[in-house]
Amino acid sequence: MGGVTVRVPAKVNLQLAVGPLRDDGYHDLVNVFHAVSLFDEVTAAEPDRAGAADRPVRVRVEGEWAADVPASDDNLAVRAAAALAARAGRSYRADLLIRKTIPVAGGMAGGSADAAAALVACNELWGLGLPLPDLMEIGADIGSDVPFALLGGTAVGTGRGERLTALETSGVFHWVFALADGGLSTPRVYGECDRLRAEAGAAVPWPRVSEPLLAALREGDAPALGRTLSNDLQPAALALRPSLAATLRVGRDAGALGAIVSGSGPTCAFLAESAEHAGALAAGLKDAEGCRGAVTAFGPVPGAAPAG
Ligand SMILES: C[C@@](CO)(OP(=O)(O)O)[C@H](O)COP(=O)(O)OP(=O)(O)OC[C@H]1O[C@@H](n2ccc(N)nc2=O)[C@H](O)[C@@H]1O
Ligand SMILES: Nc1ncnc2c1ncn2[C@@H]1O[C@H](COP(=O)(O)OP(=O)(O)O)[C@@H](O)[C@H]1O
Repeated sequence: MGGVTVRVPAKVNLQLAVGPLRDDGYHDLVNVFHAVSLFDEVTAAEPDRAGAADRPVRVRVEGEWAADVPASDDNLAVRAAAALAARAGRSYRADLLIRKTIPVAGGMAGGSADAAAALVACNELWGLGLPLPDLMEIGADIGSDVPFALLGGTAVGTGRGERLTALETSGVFHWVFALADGGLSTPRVYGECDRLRAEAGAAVPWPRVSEPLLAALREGDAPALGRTLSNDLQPAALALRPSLAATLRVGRDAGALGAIVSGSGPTCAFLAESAEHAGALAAGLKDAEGCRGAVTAFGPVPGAAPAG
């Protein structure tokens, strides 16, 4: 398949502070995203088929997670390509091939990543030349995490998470991701967070970025970063998937600098001291209960960009 191939990273949330439920059904967040070296690839090519006026954008999905991903107009990459064509105001066609490595419904924004990659690939394929801010604006309507998948690096998102400010970081951080069997529905985890908070009767604080986290990032201080990781959705993810508590404990006991559920989960993220330490942690986590496997990665890495 010729065409344009774009590589796009997964993300882990270093801080996910969830504010009150808004009238539009979203929550105001302080969401510190960190792009890591776990990538999907999306290739956009001119269709080699006649007709197809009814299906201007078609998608094929490959990889171990393919069975859990819609190969229809519901696919976030297809929705992104269609939104870009609408913005360009011309009819366009494309065949998309998605090669997935990012766990599906894993709390690593794999769907959002593919949407971001489809925007970059089709922008190139169709010769539209839209600048990144325009793609980020279109992406924000596809999903709250799509703008970050375009931007990459480390950034704090406010609003739904779509309003991004890049953060100064130094050095490289080494991670292990423990992959769980099956995914967790993001809206269901947010709903469980609201239910637990209502049950506790606790006031919902307005989300504020963690200053110690910003300092750890600026200084490239991994032990400090490990101590400042936080995720307001973690209690909800643990309530919906109790086995994650054991996974977090195994990683902590094995010496991880930090252990947290990534976003809405169920992937668990562990911060390591080095690439070697990450390899040792992954070996220990592979056999943890409910763990489908463990992969190592590092960050920050750039956002969606042409591969090769
Ligand atoms: C939780 C996070 C953390 O980065 O991602 P994942 O861990 O799922 O990857 C994000 O907030 C998910 O972003 P994304 O998956 O793009 O969510 P969207 O498609 O915009 O919204 C899906 C649903 O999640 C809930 N949602 C999402 C964002 C937000 N600020 N408040 C919400 O309540 C809403 O129920 C919404 O209908
Ligand atoms: N290209 C895609 N890749 C992954 N999931 C997709 C894609 N398109 C649509 N989806 C749907 O989005 C949901 C998972 O989104 P994803 O971003 O992988 O999860 P999370 O937000 O937890 O990281 C699933 O219901 C999946 O069927």
